[in-house]
Amino acid sequence: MKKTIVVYGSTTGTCQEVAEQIAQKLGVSDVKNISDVDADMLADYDNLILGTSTWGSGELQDDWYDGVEMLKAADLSGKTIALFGVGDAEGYSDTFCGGMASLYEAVKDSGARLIGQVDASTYTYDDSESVVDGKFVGLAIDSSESEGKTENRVDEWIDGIKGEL
Ligand SMILES: Cc1cc2nc3c(=O)[nH]c(=O)nc-3n(C[C@H](O)[C@H](O)[C@H](O)COP(=O)(O)O)c2cc1C
Repeated sequence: MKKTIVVYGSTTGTCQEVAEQIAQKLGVSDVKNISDVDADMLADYDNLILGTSTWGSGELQDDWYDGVEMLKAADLSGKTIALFGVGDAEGYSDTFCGGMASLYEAVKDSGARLIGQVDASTYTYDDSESVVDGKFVGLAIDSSESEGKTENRVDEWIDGIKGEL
């Protein structure tokens, strides 16, 4: 596997836990809060695994606002990017995991290769900006589901992307 970093934004720790789970399962030791990341740091990595929880009404986690501007200005061409998002499909069914859509918008025309889209039909929710052509733009984690379901979703997602990293 090429050089990989997992970057997250998390207010109460859920997205951080998912980030750490992903990193541990991939055997990646570089896991950073977006507040501690700058463009020079990202330039050192071939693979970026970027995750946010969702706040407000389908919006990014707070620490990501500056991070998204940094991503837009960075040279990401040639990199491989996988996204993940955390939300609550029961409590916020109309804007489920919407924060991940803002990450997607920031990187989709960057020249990076985007991997790790997930079939949206396996989730129960009403609407999400993070779905494009029937697929979540990355791994969507529903914090209203049981821990076991989350772990299975993470495992399946990792099985799908690890050969690409
Ligand atoms: C005020 C508030 C607004 C939220 N808005 C959304 C939302 O629009 N969509 C969604 O999927 N989840 C929403 N959530 C759920 C959070 O994304 C969820 O609790 C998540 O686990 C928080 O992760 P974090 O602790 O890593 O920040 C909201 C939660 C709160 C408290």
